[in-house]
Amino acid sequence: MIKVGIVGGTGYTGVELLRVLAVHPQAQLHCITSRSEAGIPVSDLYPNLRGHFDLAFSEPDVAVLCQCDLVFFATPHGVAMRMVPELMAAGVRVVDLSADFRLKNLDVWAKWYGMPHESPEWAGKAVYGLPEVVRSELHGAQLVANPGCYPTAVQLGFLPLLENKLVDSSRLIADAKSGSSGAGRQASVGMLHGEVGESFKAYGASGHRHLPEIRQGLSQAAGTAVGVTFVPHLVPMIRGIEATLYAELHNVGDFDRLQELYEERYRDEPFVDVMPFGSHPETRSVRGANHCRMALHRQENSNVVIVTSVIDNLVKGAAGQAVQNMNVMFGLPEIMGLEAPAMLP
Ligand SMILES: NC(=O)C1=CN([C@@H]2O[C@H](COP(=O)(O)OP(=O)(O)OC[C@H]3O[C@@H](n4cnc5c(N)ncnc54)[C@H](OP(=O)(O)O)[C@@H]3O)[C@@H](O)[C@H]2O)C=CC1
Ligand SMILES: CC(=O)N[C@@H](CCC(=O)OP(=O)(O)O)C(=O)O
Repeated sequence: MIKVGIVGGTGYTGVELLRVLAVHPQAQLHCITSRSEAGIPVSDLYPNLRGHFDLAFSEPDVAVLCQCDLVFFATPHGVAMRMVPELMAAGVRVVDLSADFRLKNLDVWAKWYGMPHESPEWAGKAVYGLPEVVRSELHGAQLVANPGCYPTAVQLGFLPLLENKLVDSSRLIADAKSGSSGAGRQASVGMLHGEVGESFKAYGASGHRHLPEIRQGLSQAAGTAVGVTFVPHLVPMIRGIEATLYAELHNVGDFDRLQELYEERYRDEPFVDVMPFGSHPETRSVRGANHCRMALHRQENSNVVIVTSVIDNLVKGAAGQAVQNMNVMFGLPEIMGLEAPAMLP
């Protein structure tokens, strides 16, 4: 059994971790923190978990976390980087759902996150945990940076094109839409139902903090610095991300082999589904599931490949991917606890 701790258990990704871990046969919850709900039983706050956990939330305490085999951080940016060095020294493994360890260039990190990085040594050692790319490095990893939600949908959709150098990597476009749970559970006027419902808008068009993360991952896949335009949008739904991706093929003749290339790239990936050419994957087809579904498209007389990619931001975009990473880190079957299909409707 893996003794698990969760820091930030009352947030949307924290409670999603609990939902996934509730049916995981090899995970045992040792502690779950919340400063605002300390002392409250988990099942009082989240009745969907009644009968699964008999723990109460507690204040974050490094000594207690050091008793765990693995700690998930489901906290805002800037929290994990302050606690990780002590956990690493105690031999505890960590999967951080925040962005603290995602970027390798710490000047870039400081610019986008508005603070200096406080654990540069571990930032250099962390593995960026997109299992479809770095599976072998995850096996022995002590610290894994779980990818962001938009970067997961965008990178998985573009990877086969870039790895095979089929497109102009200086002119990539990612047009992405997210449900409101992507913003977390803390109260804010902009996320009120009255503000989000019956409306649709772009945000962060002149620069979003996921841009450097997307750029870093795609540049690594392409083997050269890519140029990418990324614009996120907020849609009036709770869960889900849809990313519509555009790239210009060097050779239009390559259209004929793209479907096969994508199917081959993801053939052995349990959580990536390449749908038939021309399909339109819907966010509801991955709701509650650890899947990314994608499809390829071509418009008449065009050299532009269109890839549509959907995930559940809280599952493949956060908690599900974190448990997938845990499974690989501990040598467990990668799909353990993650087999549930999406909820429809
Ligand atoms: N929502 C999403 O779709 C995704 C989120 N992420 C990332 O995952 C992380 C968590 O996101 P989300 O669950 O949405 O966030 P929430 O705001 O919903 O929850 C944050 C949690 O962290 C706790 N917390 C806040 N400040 C601190 C602190 N200083 N020390 C310890 N605990 C703290 C809060 O509890 P309390 O204040 O009671 O201690 C709460 O449980 C974020 O970094 C987010 O960017 C990543 C991918 C997708
Ligand atoms: C809709 C919405 O607000 N989405 C969030 C998604 C970011 C997120 O979840 O943060 P990570 O960097 O940890 O992945 C945003 O745009 O800030």
